[in-house]
Amino acid sequence: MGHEVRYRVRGGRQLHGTVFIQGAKNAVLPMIGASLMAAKGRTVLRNVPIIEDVRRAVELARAIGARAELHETERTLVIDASSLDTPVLPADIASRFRGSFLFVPALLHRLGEAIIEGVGGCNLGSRNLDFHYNGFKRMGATVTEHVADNGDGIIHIKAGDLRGGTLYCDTPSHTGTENLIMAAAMAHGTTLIKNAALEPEVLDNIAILQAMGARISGGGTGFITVDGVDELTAVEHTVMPDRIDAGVFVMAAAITGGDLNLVGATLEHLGVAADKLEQMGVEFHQQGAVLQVRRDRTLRPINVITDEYPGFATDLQSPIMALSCLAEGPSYIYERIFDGRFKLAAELGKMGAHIEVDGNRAKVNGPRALRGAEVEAHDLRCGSALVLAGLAAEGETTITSAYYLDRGHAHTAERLSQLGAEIVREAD
Ligand SMILES: CC(=O)N[C@H]1[C@@H](OP(=O)(O)OP(=O)(O)OC[C@H]2O[C@@H](n3ccc(=O)[nH]c3=O)[C@H](O)[C@@H]2O)O[C@H](CO)[C@@H](O)[C@@H]1O
Ligand SMILES: C=C(OP(=O)(O)O)C(=O)O
Repeated sequence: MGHEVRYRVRGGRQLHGTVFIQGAKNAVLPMIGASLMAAKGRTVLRNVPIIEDVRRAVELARAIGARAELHETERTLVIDASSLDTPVLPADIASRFRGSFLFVPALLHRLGEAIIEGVGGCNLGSRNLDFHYNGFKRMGATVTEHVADNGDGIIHIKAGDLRGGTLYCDTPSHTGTENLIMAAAMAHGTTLIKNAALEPEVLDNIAILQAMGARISGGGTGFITVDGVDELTAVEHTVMPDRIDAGVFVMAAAITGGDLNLVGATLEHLGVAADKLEQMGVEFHQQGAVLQVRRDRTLRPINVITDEYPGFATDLQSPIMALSCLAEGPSYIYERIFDGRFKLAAELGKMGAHIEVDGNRAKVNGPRALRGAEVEAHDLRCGSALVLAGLAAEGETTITSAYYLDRGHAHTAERLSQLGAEIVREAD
């Protein structure tokens, strides 16, 4: 990891003001993968979130031979992938973020193979990649695994000549859909992908690929058709706003009883989460590109079932668990996407919450007054949920292992401080 990151939060301040929603982590990562498919020119990505996953993606792009410059102040990433020189995604970088696997289609098209020494991402229980592998195989690739001297598994995918076919996801996998679209974009012939993911980030990735010259139709319907083309060209594209970042700021307003203007947030992108938050007592008002949000009534308890878009996003499940600790009665949460995403419950317990976990179901017994404690961010959204809990707790909360939070949220302490929170980030 390099260094230990901590956040210290002193709770009890209502948040007020205007905050800018960052570009979407889960949109920019596949776009970096897409930009590596262009053999000529420079791709310019704007509204890039300055998060650790993007820094890792830049390192990984450089490790395979691309020239990548991240202009942090301008939130702009420039990628020149004209000379990729190795198909190896090295473990020391690739195993630190999930998005590394989105580099595979470009390596298959450009170098004929991809060697994956590790895939990272939050540890949320089992996170399989079989839909990706099966899709690549149906297109003519071979996938083999061997064990390196140090015991790590290494995946070798050899493309041969990728050709279109009928592919499917057993469940609508987010990165699975993106990888199969990118693999099909420069394959010979036509590909049909059934049970494709509907997430807005998938559609934004289709938009950049179309601008690059890819022939893709059916985005947002569950059935995507791709007619392969010979080459893709570098383009300029602005990354969509991050709906999970927006959801966390909605809940920051809700948990402190404040009111915020979220610049760039779209209510529609919150899907069912918007309805659940309204049921809890949050008020929304969309004014063009600004989403106004406030909560000045008692928080009501809630039932949440996570689901693919437009269902309740699993990445907002941890934040709403923190919020529901303050609700006037028991809330019920059923996590359907990941089988290990409740480590937060024990951390909130250290702050005074009373949460009963049974497999993938949790009962949050509200209302409980939260008090500051030392807690650990076990994954990215666990980290953002603990920040929320800290904002509402009496006294000081210290969040350790907070590199995870920095994986996905940019300038957390600065943005919250501007809204009136007492929060600092420490790294050593
Ligand atoms: C970089 C990125 O975009 N990450 C997001 C993406 O992760 P990611 O794309 O990894 O999530 P998926 O949609 O693929 O996974 C959802 C579920 O499907 C299962 N599965 C997935 C693929 C596969 O080949 N086989 C399989 O069984 C997984 O184990 C998991 O239980 O979507 C998740 C679900 O919305 C989000 O939480 C992550 O923030
Ligand atoms: C699970 C997440 O990300 P990743 O897929 O990148 O690990 C997340 O963003 O909460």
